This record gives sequence, C-alpha cells and structure tokens, in this order.
Amino acid sequence: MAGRIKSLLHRWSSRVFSVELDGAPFYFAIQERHRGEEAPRVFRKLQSHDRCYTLLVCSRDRIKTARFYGELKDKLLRELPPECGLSPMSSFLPNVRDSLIKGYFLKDTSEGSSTVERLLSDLTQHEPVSVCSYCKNDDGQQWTQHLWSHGESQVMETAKKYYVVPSETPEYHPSTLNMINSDVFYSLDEACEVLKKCGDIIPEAMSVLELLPSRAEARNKPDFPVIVIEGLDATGKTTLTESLRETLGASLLRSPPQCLSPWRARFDQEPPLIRRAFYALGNYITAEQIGQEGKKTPVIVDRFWHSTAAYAIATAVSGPVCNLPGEGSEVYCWPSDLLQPSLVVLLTLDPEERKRRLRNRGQGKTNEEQELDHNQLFRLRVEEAYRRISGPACVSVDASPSADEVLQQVLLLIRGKCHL
Ligand SMILES: Nc1ncnc2c1ncn2[C@@H]1O[C@H](COP(=O)(O)OP(=O)(O)O)[C@@H](O)[C@H]1O
Ligand SMILES: Nc1ccn([C@H]2C[C@H](O)[C@@H](COP(=O)(O)OP(=O)(O)O)O2)c(=O)n1
Repeated sequence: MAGRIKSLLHRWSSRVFSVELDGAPFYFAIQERHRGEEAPRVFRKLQSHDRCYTLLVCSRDRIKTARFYGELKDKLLRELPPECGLSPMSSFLPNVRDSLIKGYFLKDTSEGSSTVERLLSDLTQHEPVSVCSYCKNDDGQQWTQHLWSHGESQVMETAKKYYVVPSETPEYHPSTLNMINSDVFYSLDEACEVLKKCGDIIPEAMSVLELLPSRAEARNKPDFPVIVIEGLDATGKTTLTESLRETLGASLLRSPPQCLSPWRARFDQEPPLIRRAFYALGNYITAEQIGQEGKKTPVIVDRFWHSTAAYAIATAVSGPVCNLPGEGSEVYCWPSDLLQPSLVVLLTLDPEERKRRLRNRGQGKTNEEQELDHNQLFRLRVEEAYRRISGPACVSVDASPSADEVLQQVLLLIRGKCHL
C-alpha cells in the first residue's frame, strides 16, 4: 500500500484533477502556497458545510484496478447515504501518457459525516483507493486538500495541506492519455496479455485464448479481395453483406466471429480494458478465417477493426467530438500485425432513418447501441472516429437509398478498387 501511495504522490502537485458534472469537466490543481487565486468552479458551487472527497483507484495490477473501479461505484451507490452525490473524476499529469488515474468525486451534504467517513476509512485501509478530503479554510474563501493515510490502526488526514486552485483545460482530453493498449490494442500480444492476466478471475478468458491462431497462420495473405462493411447498428450491414455474398459468390464472415458468441455477453459486463481486449482478439480470429476463405473466394466481413477502435475511442472520451484525439493521432492507426482489407465501406445514415429501421427490426440491442440512441454526442464521436481511422481508411456510402441502390453503389466501389 505504501508503494502505491508513493507512486500516486509522484509529482502530486503537478497533477490536475478533473471532475465531471452533468457531462462537463471541471479542472483544478493543488498548490502548497496560496497565491490569491479564487476557488475552482467545482468548489464555488459548494456550501461551506458541504464535505467533499476524491477517491482515486490505483494499484500496480491494472486488471484489478479496472475491475475495482466499476465495483467501487456499485458499492458507493449501495452504501452511501442518499444525501451524497457521486461524479466520475480523474487525476493526470497534463500531456503525459499513461498518467491517468480514475476515481470518483463525492459530495456529502448529510447532517453527520460519520457513516461516510467510516466507509472511506475502511476503503483506504483495505482497498486500492486513495482518499483526499476537502474543507473550507477559516477565512471562508479557500479550500484545502488533505490526503488520508493510515497509521498503525487508524486512518487520518496527513498534516500537509494543499490549496485547491483552478486549472486550465488541458490540450488533450485526459481520457486520451491512457487509451493506447487500455482501450484500443495495436497487437495480438498486447490484447492476449490482458486476457492471460485475467484467466484466474475469468475462466472464459482461457477458452478465448485457446481459439487464437498461431502467428504464422494469421499472416496468410488472401489471394482474393477482402471487403469490410462498417456502420452503426441498423445502417444495413447485414442486408448489404448478404447481397454482396450472393452477387460476388463471396464468403461472408463477421467480427466478433461466431465461435466467440458463447462468451460475448460475459465480456460485455467487464470494464473496458478486458472487454476491448476481447473484441480485439475477435478481429485476429476473424483475420485467420479471412486468410483461409480468401484463398478460394472474395471475402465480405461484417464489422472489423474500425468498429473495435471507433466504439472504444468514442466510449473512453466524453463530451463533444473535439474531445477525441486529433485527426492523424497514432490512436487511429491500424495494428501492424492485423490483416489489412482491400476496401472498407462505412454505411452512413440519417439518425431519424436509422431509428426508424431499428424500430421496424425490433430486436434487442447491446447497451452501447442503446446509448447511441440516447446520446447524440456519443453517436457523433463514433462516426467521427470511424472516419479518422487510417491504414486502410473507410469509404463512406450513403445508406439511405433502397437496399438495391446501396448494393449497386458498393459494387461500383468494389469493381473500381478490387478489380472484381
Ligand atoms: N437500404 C435500405 N433501405 C431500407 N431499409 C433497409 C435498407 N437496408 C436495410 N434495411 C432494413 O433496416 C433494418 C436494419 O438493417 P440491417 O441490415 O439488419 O442493419 P445492421 O446489420 O447494420 O444492423 C432491417 O430491418 C433491414 O431490412
Ligand atoms: N469488430 C467488432 C464488432 C463489434 N464491436 C463492439 C462495438 C459495439 O460495442 C458492439 C456493436 O456490435 P453489435 O453486434 O451490437 O452490432 P451489429 O448488431 O453488428 O450492428 O460491439 C467491436 O468492438 N468490434
């Protein structure tokens, strides 16, 4: 535990804290001496008798950290008095990769503080959580931060106090700092490593690993063209891929592949680190199948790496499209060890028409797909992330005309690009 706190304290006063309230981030920093700054906006909203705390989840074991972050939210919502408000927060070193630590900002407006303090003290002692409390100074203006640490038997506030001061919006959205190999994976080995490490807590991970191709097989280059069809749910991928299969006498594959179906729901419950590693591995299994089928016929693929990366990036970042990593960022680069399709087509559709098609189809949806309906910003982020991915980039096709017109449009593209 001491090591963990020490590493968290590493450049403690260079860290920026971001609290997300109603979907918007509020930034603050801490300072040893007060230089006359006003309190950060998130603190100005508080009454002087409100108590607030930051809880940062941090351990050397990133699987444990990722899982505990989700569990902690459930525990807090279950055990905190109803007068407490909980918001996501993070702490990071601006523009420093992998420096992000996630946690929760807790505002307690209840009469007595003992229930909350007991719960937080218990967490500090037994779980990978660092707690800081904040109080208003005697002058009634400034707020100070105190780190909690535990001695022999009890948890206490350390004597050292820091002043909280406003901080500028960082150049890069904090969530982008830890994206590489946590939300998006760029090699088979990186994704495998995550599943190997959770084998003891998620036995299904071992079954997934057993399905993986050997590296040599995965590199088989197909003789025939490989065409990937991408797009949000209900844009017409299934309809189009089936027509393409018939018209071109092609094989039809999908990612995640059929063999992963028994475990998909299981991994959908896991935190992004594990869930995204699962989908990343699905692409390598599909790539092996493409290698086999592509020796005999053209191959059509329903979703591939564009989907994996675009949904992962758009979920990791919140807010408007400008919070995404900038165009040309390495985040959008195709993994060097993953088979590259000959053509990637992105079906685009007006949101109202997409909703109409979803209603008509009337099937169950994944949580993320439901989120697309409710959250316009999320949908815009997914679509923009799709467009920014390169190596190969996708070609957008308007999917609003009739199914046959869309098919003809895509056939034209295929014939132009793949000489079929
Ligand atoms: N071009 C089109 N015009 C009108 N309806 C379409 C078109 N393409 C597909 N549909 C219908 O829209 C719904 C969603 O299509 P589907 O192919 O299942 O999408 P996806 O596989 O992308 O989720 C289905 O009911 C399908 O019949
Ligand atoms: N290759 C893929 C395919 C899907 N995903 C993820 C991204 C989203 O969370 C869901 C969307 O898949 P879903 O099966 O709901 O979508 P369709 O029914 O194919 O339109 O799966 C992925 O990460 N990688």
